[in-house]
Amino acid sequence: MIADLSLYLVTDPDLCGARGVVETVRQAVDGGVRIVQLRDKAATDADTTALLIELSRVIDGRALLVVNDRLDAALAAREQGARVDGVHLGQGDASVLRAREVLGPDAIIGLTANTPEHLQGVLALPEGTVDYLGVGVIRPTATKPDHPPALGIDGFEALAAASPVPCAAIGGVRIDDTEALRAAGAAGLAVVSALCAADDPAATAQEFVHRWRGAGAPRVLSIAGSDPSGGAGIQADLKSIAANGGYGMAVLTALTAQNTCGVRAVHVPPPEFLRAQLDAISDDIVVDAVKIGMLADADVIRTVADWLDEVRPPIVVLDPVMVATSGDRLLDPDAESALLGLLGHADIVTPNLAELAVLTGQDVDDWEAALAAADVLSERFGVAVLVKGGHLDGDEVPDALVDSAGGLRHGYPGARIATAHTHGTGCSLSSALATQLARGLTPVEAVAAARAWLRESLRAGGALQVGQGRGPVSHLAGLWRRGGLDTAAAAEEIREDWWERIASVRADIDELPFITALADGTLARDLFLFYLGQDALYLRDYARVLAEAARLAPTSHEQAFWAHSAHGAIVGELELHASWLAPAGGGDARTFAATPAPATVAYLDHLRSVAFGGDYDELIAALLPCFWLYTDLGGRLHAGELDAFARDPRHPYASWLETYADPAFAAATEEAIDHVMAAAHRTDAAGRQRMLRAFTVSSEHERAFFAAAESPAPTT
Ligand SMILES: Nc1ncnc2c1ncn2[C@@H]1O[C@H](COP(=O)(O)OP(=O)(O)OP(=O)(O)O)[C@@H](O)[C@H]1O
Ligand SMILES: Cc1ncc(CO)c(N)n1
Ligand SMILES: [Mg+2]
Repeated sequence: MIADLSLYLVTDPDLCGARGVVETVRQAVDGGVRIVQLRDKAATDADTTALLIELSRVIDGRALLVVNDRLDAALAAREQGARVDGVHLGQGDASVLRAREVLGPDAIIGLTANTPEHLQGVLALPEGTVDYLGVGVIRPTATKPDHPPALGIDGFEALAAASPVPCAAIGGVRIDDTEALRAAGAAGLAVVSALCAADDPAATAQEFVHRWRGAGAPRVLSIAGSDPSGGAGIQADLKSIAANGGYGMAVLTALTAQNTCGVRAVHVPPPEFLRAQLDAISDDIVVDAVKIGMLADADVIRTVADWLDEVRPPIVVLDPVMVATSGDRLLDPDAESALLGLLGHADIVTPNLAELAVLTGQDVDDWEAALAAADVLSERFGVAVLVKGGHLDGDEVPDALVDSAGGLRHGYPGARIATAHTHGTGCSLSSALATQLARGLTPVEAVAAARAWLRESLRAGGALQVGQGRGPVSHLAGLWRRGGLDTAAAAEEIREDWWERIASVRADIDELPFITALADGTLARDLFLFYLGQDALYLRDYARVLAEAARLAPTSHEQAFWAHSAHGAIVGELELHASWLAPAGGGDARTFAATPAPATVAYLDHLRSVAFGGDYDELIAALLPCFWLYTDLGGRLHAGELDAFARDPRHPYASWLETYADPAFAAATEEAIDHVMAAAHRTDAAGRQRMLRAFTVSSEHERAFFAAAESPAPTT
């Protein structure tokens, strides 16, 4: 099994303080920690064994448990019935080969690695010896006083890229590093003080998990049957997961011969084959959420339950499918009691009215009765219940979420959408819900997001014209409507064409002595200050032209974007300029003291003349090079592509380099490109030609602006 390293707690008895290690671990696991490493250099082996036994009890299979260094304690605790999943070893500790030999092939064995030589060592071992690496330290930290020099995020990225096994980032990791570390290839964050010393370890763990989930697409597994007509089952699940922002995977429990009119036959592959599919996933892929649909019979249920027991994915949504929309059975009647056994493995179960009646043995004739039955179900099995009102008579189709703890209810009223095409709504809703939960939404928010998406898809279902019976919903309607597909492909082509058309301008900029000297740090300070003085003048009026784009924008979204960019130019970028030009104060008077050079005047005249023409499309095309060329140049400078020294924090112009390599600036540039390309796609050939001209002329002004800084005209 592959270890889920997403949030990794390393214990420290001193930092846990009076609360103690056991209580800290309990709370941290409540909050979403997925793997715990017991680390106590001072404890005896006997103490360590006893503590492992206690930790195994409080963790109760909800997270993996490994011990730092103490192989013998791990073995002793295992002998006494504790679930100890493995060990984490340092470079100087016991041999990983011996650990693998005595703990067996299923144990989780981790190793600390912080140099390319350590990676070489891992590569030299037989495959399967080491499961993961702890790579650090990321930042200087007090919890490991003898730590090697900090790698930083870039250093981590280089090691992780060369590692044959997943790498957790460890050492001084801060919550604000989450996105950058995930982007750098981290399989997870290992934290010591941030959790051990937290006032509320559960809340802190939740925050980390939330940030981690928000930083990447979740890997969502559907365990369900196949519907060849594509509206229900795994086919619906994969579309729903994708539409809601997840990476979808599917393990088949059963194949149906089915269309929009009904189910003709069901084939259930042997349970061993189901298990083989499940293991193929969990041996290789960290599963962020599971959605369970059609289970066919009791053998299938048992197989899934056993696998869930071993793997314990962090989010499990169970759609207790019994009967299809068409009225055909999808679960053996004698397997209904086995399904009850699976409820304890789920976080949320999503019954319709009939399923709720079967699961509780109560009559569920109206919405009041449904809510009462949901309370009973939730209390009896400790599971949250999303009751679905799709089968109610009348114009209202409410859903309601009943919390597992405390029975809090959240109602979602909704008017019935006039459509016959509801085949697979239950499958689609539960997969969307699993995906939204795995993206980090709370249950109440995730249900709201899944419902909003489903309602849009239900409205568009009829237009698909799939089948003669109850047709499917249109899972991707939202993406199609938002201009996806055709627009995206065409916009991509225009984008590549325009970028190519300024290739020679870009190549010239790279060669300018001003740029090469900026990259290698030899640029004379007075040239840099001349450039900044001109750039300050430029930015002040550039911001005014951005504001004009906001005034002309056709949608409030674009209006807000250009207005925000204007604010960023006048506040964010100018702050940097002022810090160089007026370090001792003096404000505007010093920041804008320069006499405008000809290149500055010329560029601004161009922007103002396009703005004066009042054509929004042309104006945003003229504004684009300032975003795009700076993001491109800033990114390449920061990556050391022009000169390795540009990555060094001691570079004399490091603060300038940082500003233009900022991921937020890159994101703004992507959005600006999107708006310009969408406009270029919308307009006719003549309009596109005018846009292209405005764009290339601005690019040439960018080149001239940099060139002017090589040999500035004397200023007064
Ligand atoms: N006509 C409709 N208009 C609006 N929402 C609907 C409509 N039909 C179903 N829904 C919604 O679709 C979801 C699925 O509800 P339903 O009660 O139909 O589940 P189900 O019977 O399990 O579906 P399935 O038949 O696919 O198994 C719920 O959120 C429900 O409110
Ligand atoms: C395979 C499959 N799963 C679930 C449903 C429920 O709609 C269906 N019709 N088919
Ligand atoms: Mg259903």
